Amino acid sequence: MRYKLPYARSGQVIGLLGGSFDPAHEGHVHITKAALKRFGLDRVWWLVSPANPLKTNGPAPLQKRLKHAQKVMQHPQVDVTDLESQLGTRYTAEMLDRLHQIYPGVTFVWLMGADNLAQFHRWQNWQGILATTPIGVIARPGQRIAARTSVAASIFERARVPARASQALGRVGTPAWCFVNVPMNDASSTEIRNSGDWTRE
Ligand SMILES: Nc1ncnc2c1ncn2[C@@H]1O[C@H](COP(=O)(O)OP(=O)(O)OP(=O)(O)O)[C@@H](O)[C@H]1O
Ligand SMILES: O=C(O)c1ccc[n+]([C@@H]2O[C@H](COP(=O)([O-])O)[C@@H](O)[C@H]2O)c1
Repeated sequence: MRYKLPYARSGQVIGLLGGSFDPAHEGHVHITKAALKRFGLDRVWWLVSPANPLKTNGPAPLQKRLKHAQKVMQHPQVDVTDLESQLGTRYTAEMLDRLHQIYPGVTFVWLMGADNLAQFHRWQNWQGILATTPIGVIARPGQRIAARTSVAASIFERARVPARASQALGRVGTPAWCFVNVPMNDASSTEIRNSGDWTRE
C-alpha cells in the first residue's frame, strides 16, 4: 500500500494532535498554537481519526471532517492529515509504534487537552504510550482538576516535567508528561453539534 505521509527530518520534534474533529474548531487551533510555542515543537500534525475507540456514536464521515479541519487550521507549521486511516490502525498505541518505525530519529510528542488526560488510563496500552512518547497536556476549561488528579497523573507523578521546563519535553527521555496552563478557549465540538451547525450525515 502506498502512503501519502507528511515529511519529517531526523532530529525534529513533531507534536501529534489526534482527535475526532467532529467538527474542528477554534479551541483546536488555539491549543495547537500554544503547543508549538510551549513544547518547543518544529511542527504539529493533526490526526483526524476514523473513530475514537471509546466513543459509541460514530462521527461524521472522515472526508467531511478532514476537509473542514483543513479549512479551519491553516498555519505554516501544521499539517492536517488522515494518517491513522492511511496506516489502518485503530488504537493510538499501535499507530505510534508504526510512526516510530517509519520515522526513526524523529521525536513525537502526543498532545491532548486536559479532558483527555482524565480518561487516559482507559486507552489501550496507555502505559506503553507513556514509555515511548512524551505527552503534552494543555489546559481546558473545567478540566484542570480532573486532569491533575487523574489515574495517569498519579501513577506517573515522577515523570512530570514542570511547566517551566515545558520547552524540553521532547528531549528529556520517556516517560515524560507536562501540563501547561495557557489562556483557555471554551470551544467544543459537542456544543457546535448541539447548535445544529454541523450534522453527522
Ligand atoms: N477548547 C479546548 N481546549 C483544550 N483542548 C481541547 C479543546 N477542544 C478540544 N481539545 C482537545 O483536542 C483534542 C481533540 O478533541 P476533539 O476533536 O474530541 O474535540 P472536542 O471539542 O473535545 O469534541 P467532543 O465535544 O465531541 O468530545 C482532544 O485532546 C481535546 O482534549
Ligand atoms: O487508543 C485508544 O485506546 C484511544 C482511546 C480514546 C481516544 N483515543 C484517541 O484520542 C484522540 C482524541 O479523541 P477524541 O475523540 O477525544 O477527539 C484520538 O486520536 C483518538 O483516536 C485513543
